[in-house]
Formats: sequence, C-alpha cells, structure tokens
Amino acid sequence: MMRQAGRYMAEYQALAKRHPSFRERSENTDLIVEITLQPWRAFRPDGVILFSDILTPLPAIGVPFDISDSKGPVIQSPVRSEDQVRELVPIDLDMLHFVGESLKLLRNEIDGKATLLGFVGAPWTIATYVVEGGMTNTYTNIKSMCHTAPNVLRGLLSHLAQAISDYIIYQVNSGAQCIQIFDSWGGQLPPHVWEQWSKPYIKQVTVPDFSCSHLFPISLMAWSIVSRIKKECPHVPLVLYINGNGGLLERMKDTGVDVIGLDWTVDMADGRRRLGNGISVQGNVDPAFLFSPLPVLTDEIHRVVKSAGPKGHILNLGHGVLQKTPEEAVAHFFDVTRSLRYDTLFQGSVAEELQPVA
Ligand SMILES: Cc1c2[nH]c(c1CCC(=O)O)Cc1[nH]c(c(CCC(=O)O)c1C)Cc1[nH]c(c(CCC(=O)O)c1C)Cc1[nH]c(c(C)c1CCC(=O)O)C2
Repeated sequence: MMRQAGRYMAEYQALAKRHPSFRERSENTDLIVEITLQPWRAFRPDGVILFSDILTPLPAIGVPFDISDSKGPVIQSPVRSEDQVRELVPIDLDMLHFVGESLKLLRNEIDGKATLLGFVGAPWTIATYVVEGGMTNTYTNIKSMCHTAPNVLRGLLSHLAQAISDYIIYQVNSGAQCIQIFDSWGGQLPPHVWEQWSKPYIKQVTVPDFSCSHLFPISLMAWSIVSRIKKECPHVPLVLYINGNGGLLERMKDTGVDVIGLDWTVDMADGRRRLGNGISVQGNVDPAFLFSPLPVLTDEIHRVVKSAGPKGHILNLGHGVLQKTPEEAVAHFFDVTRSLRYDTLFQGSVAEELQPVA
C-alpha cells in the first residue's frame, strides 16, 4: 500500500515537520529507513515499499528537481530541446548511494518477514515531469513534442529507459526483491499513442529506431526495460501500474511484466477476463473506501478478492492511500486481509493450486 499522495501517518507528518525538505527525507539513509519502517511497524504488511520517489534518480542523470508542498514536483529547467537531451548524463549510481544503503539495511531489518519492494517511474511518466517541469492536467508540451520534435522526445525516452534499467538493477543488487514500474500518466495517452510512446520503452523487445540516428547515435534502440531486467535479474517479479489503465489492459499484456496493477475504475472480474490466466493482477480497492464505515470496507475487500479469484492476485488499493485517510481504516484493511480464508472464499478451490507471484 503506498502513501505517496496520502502522507496519512501522523508519525510521518511529525517527522516531516522536523525535516521539512522532501529531498532530505528521501535522500538521507537514516530517514529513508525510518520512514519506510513506519507502516511496517504499524501494520505488518506482506510488502515493504522503499520510501523514495520516481523522480529521485533525476539529479543522477543531470536533471535537478524539488518537491514543494504547494506545487508538488518542480523541475527548474524543463528539457525540451535537442541540446538539453544531449546534456543528460548516464546515471551516476554513486549519487544514489542512499538508495542502495537503505535497501541493504531494510533487508536486514525485515529479516525475511515481508518482501522488500523497490520501484521506478516508466520513461513516459518520468518524461512528463522532465518536459512539463512539474505536474500538469493537460500534458500539452510533451504530447505536442510527439509531433513537433519526435526525435528529441525519442532521445529523451531512450536515455531515461537506459538509466531506469541501470537503476532497477542497482536496486535489485542492493536488496529489492520485487520492482514496481509506475507508468502513472501512461493512461493520459490515447491507447495507440501509448503503444508508440510509452510501451516500447517498457516492453520485452528492443525496437530499432534508426530514423534519429544522425541526431542520437547512442540511442539507436528504444531501450526496453523489461527485456534487460528479465535477462539480468530473471527471478525478480515486475509489476506495471498505469493510472486509468482501463483502455490499455490488452495492450499491457505483452509487455513481459509479471503483474499488472489495476486501478479501481476497472472491475476486477472484467480485468481478469480481459487479461487472461497468464498474468497476475494487483489491486484494486478504491482508496476512498478507507473513508467509509469499516463494515463497508470489509465487504469491498471481500468483493475484490472474490472477483479476482483464487490465483495470482496481490490485494492492494487501486492507487496510493489518500491524504487524511484514517489510520484505523488502514489497520482494518490489513486485519481483514489477514483474516481471509481461501476455503471459505473460494469453495472448491484448494490452497495447493495457489501460486504466489513473489
Ligand atoms: C507519479 C508519482 C510520483 N511519485 C510516485 C509516483 C507514482 C505513483 C503514483 O501513480 O502516484 C511514487 C512514490 N512517491 C513516494 C512513494 C513512497 C511510497 C511509500 O512510502 O509508501 C512512491 C511509491 C513518496 C512521496 N512522493 C511525494 C510525497 C508527498 C510529499 C511529502 O510527503 O512531502 C511522498 C510521500 C511527492 C510526489 N511525487 C510525485 C507526486 C505526484 C507527488 C505528490 C505531490 C503532492 O501531492 O503534493 C511523483
């Protein structure tokens, strides 16, 4: 369960008051470990997600950023020209030492009692921040770049895909046992545009793109994350999450990832039907149910688990925990989940049939 947009824990808010800079909170090993462990200590989930941000690796490729309380992520110099793309550097993992150190410490601390998750942003989603300079409702700068400066955008996405692949491998070598790829804003694209501008950089095949070779000799290939990770760390499950992915499910199937995150606008049973048996799913309780009376939340968890069926489902919210969510509702979510029993939920299905994905 993620708390990115939520910051719902009083303990986190108190720590954030003492350390008001997001960059400090997410780049100081002691703070990262402490914040990561807050929900683990409080709720004992099966998965512990590193406290970080999808934008954290940006300074290590030459793009400084900040996260302001009022505006969210801010990139001081948005990247929109060929020259700016050329100035990007290969990812300097030494600059991200705090991520590696934290993952190592967390693996020790968790001691096999939960799975430690790392995460990255997909190239398209990271590029929305790098090009727009921050959050946007319209994505007009980056969307128009697909037509006005396609080679510049391809160069940027290829650079990001390569950097993100290196960063995933670094997280895995440091102790991450599962990686979630957030293409949070992939759902802002018409599906055929997502196929062209996001999927190739995630997918399990390399897509030669020679049209820009005179501009970006190093990025002849659309760098694909999944193909590289599946080759170098075949044992690490990959989860792909796209916010608003109802229009994309069939198109996400052949990316090569192991699990597809569903947001709550997709009916779980429909989602499973559309995706077929070959792929696992994660989700998809509407985070707003955590504001409802607890028995309503209980029923909704049961409904989602039943609709997902007995195999290959990671129960989760359909997105992060919302701001101001009552902590007792989060505790209730985990209590209910722990009390679920396969034999009563899925009569006729035997527990041996279950194949955990992580
Ligand atoms: C798109 C995206 C971002 N960051 C992330 C995504 C993908 C997930 C999604 O689809 O929402 C991922 C993220 N960001 C953060 C986490 C940590 C997960 C956890 O602790 O459980 C994760 C998984 C910390 C954070 N990242 C951020 C916060 C809030 C700032 C703070 O606590 O000071 C946290 C805890 C800031 C951030 N960073 C980003 C946004 C949109 C914001 C929120 C801005 C706002 O609401 O003001 C970019």
